[in-house]
Amino acid sequence: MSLMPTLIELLARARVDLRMGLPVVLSGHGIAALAIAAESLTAERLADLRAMGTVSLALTARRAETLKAQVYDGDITRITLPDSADRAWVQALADPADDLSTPMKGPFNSLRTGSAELHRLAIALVKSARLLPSALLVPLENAKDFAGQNGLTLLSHSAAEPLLSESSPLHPVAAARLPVQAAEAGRLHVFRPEDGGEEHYAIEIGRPDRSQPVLARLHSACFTGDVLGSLKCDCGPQLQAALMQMGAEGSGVLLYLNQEGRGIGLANKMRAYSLQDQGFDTVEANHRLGFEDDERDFRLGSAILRELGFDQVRLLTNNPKKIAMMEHTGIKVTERVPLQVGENTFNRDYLATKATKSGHIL
Ligand SMILES: Nc1nc2c(ncn2[C@@H]2O[C@H](COP(=O)(O)OP(=O)(O)OP(=O)(O)O)[C@@H](O)[C@H]2O)c(=O)[nH]1
Ligand SMILES: [Zn+2]
Repeated sequence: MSLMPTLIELLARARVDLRMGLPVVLSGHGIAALAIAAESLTAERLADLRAMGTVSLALTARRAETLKAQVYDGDITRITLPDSADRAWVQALADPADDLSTPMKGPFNSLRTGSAELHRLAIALVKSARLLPSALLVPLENAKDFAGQNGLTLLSHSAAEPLLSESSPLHPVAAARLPVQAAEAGRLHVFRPEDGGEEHYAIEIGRPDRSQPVLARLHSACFTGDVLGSLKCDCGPQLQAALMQMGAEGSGVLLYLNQEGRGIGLANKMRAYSLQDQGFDTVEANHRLGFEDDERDFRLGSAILRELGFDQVRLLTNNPKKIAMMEHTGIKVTERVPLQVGENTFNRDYLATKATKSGHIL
């Protein structure tokens, strides 16, 4: 018998550690490092890292572009921390909030020798913890001993890296009848991923025939639009219109995927909104934060549909990438059903940007 945590359990623990400002130990490619999220860094922890060796900051190439820092590692860059750099310096590199009002801190010393793999893993980890995509690393001699002595989570690159790019299996947890305004015959299903991540939901309207294409909607969580009635996007009206159409047709399935802010989380989405108030559009704001414009994983939508017994859909969407992803993951899209509702003066530019930059069909 072994009560040792599995790799998936260690990854879930690492996410919480990073959010709490605790370092994690990474090893692989013959090297090891202590990694900590820039967002949750304290002055004390920075001093501890400095005492251990040369500290470097991992940033995405997207963020480096805004900072005008050299990128030698493809999708990421590694910047040596100058002696004078304090916590505020690290925050200013990780968070673009004050980019316009405070001059840039460069020039930066981007590393071009040595392996970038642990830095890349650290970025993937902090992204999956829904933090700003930036981490500090300091080399370690003996990863296993150091982690053991300090009670820190130890992750090996070869084991953790593939898991971070996979979609975690999901399992149904509970389901119950849920009459809603759009249809009295509603049934809500809750799905839980094995990796300790967000739960996702499906509301089934009526009793859809599994042998026929079902009217389906993959809705990504939008607290501001769905709950508060935000006028900055079209999410709230889309959610209601999709349910109403399913109610009117007598059957359908709506997946409510907890991928707030196109997968960057609500805190980062509010950072993006702040940048939008400074004049950047929705895509530019994501990039300045260091994210891709869309960080969602639509594979889990297919997994939930399959779990519910559906393999063909009439998909309510204006986003061709959703259709491509469904088809790619084995769900046949027999028809795209447009869902154009909720345009107003506040979201007109946002909707136009989605059409010109993200390929949405107007
Ligand atoms: N990062 C970010 N996310 C946003 C912004 N506005 C809305 N969102 C999120 O975007 C998601 C909705 O995605 P959309 O791009 O509106 O639409 P879609 O799901 O790709 O496509 P449709 O199926 O046509 O609706 C939700 O998770 C929202 O929280 C924004 O300005 N920035
Ligand atoms: Zn929204």
